[in-house]
Amino acid sequence: MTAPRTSSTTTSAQASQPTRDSRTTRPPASTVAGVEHEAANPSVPALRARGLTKSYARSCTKRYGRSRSLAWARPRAGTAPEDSTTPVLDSLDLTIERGQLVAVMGPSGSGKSTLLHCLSGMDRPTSGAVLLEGTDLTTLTEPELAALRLSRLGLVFQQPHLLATLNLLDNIVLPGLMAGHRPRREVVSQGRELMSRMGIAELMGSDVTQASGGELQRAGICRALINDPDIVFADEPTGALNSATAAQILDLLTEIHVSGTTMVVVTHDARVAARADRVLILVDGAVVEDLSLGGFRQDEASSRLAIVSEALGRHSV
Ligand SMILES: Nc1ncnc2c1ncn2[C@@H]1O[C@H](COP(=O)(O)OP(=O)(O)OP(=O)(O)O)[C@@H](O)[C@H]1O
Repeated sequence: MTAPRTSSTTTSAQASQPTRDSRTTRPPASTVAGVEHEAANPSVPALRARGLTKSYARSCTKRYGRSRSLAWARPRAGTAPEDSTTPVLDSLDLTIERGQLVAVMGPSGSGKSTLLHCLSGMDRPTSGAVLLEGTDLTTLTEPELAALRLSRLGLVFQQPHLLATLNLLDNIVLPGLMAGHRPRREVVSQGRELMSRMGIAELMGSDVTQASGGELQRAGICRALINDPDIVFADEPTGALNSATAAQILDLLTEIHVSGTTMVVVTHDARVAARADRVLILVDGAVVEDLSLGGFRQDEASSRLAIVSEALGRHSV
């Protein structure tokens, strides 16, 4: 058994990965979303966070309630609450290499989703920089950020939130059509192909209401992949599924990663994290463990799980 390392390195799995399917024709990466970036330079990491800080304003309403009976608990006139803003992430530095599968774990409230939202441009950090293949997301306007998220990022959530007015295939192809750089027939053909790959080909014309939780999550993953994203972010992708279905979804996510896609997955499930190349454990918004599982093969599941469980135990997670 190889001892865990505390820095990220290229794994044997990555070294043998085929190149990501690049059938998708889209504008040259340097001009996607009208934003210049260094995607063509392979030495630029997939993602970097520098001094990433996120604070949420904590309103007196939320903290002290509206009830007059709580008036005694409000700050005295003229004094601000001592923590009017609460740093959830504090000057976090992080580099994620291309092709890595990174799992983020930690106790509830430790800032995992906040980190994912800031890294994926769904939320803006209070300060610091987030560089997606060299492009600082914090410098982009909202329309630029929206276009970049659409074209270059795939997002998978605990609940896929598909549109009930569209069938599954139409839900999947929608972001591909919105991106607007490929003909409809090409996007639809890719949507069909993704559905076959995810094992839901027979549901192409089905309504959202006709699909099970696992099938909906598979459709959500297809939707996330329709624009051939550079990075897939997943927040508790198996959290709402029974263990058998969760295992199937996990296999699919691992397969996507092995085909070369960089992935960042927030999870409470050590079995999910054990599939990763690297596991970050977040406590109070700081990375307290940065484990590399790159020395293990995927079929060394129990060794991987033992390393993750041991690290979680060190921090009482
Ligand atoms: N929009 C918001 N406004 C105010 N506080 C927020 C907001 N979003 C998150 N928080 C707070 O930030 C902290 C971190 O939340 P976050 O959701 O990132 O944690 P988490 O580790 O993902 O938790 P969980 O595992 O329970 O999903 C929590 O204290 C939460 O209450």
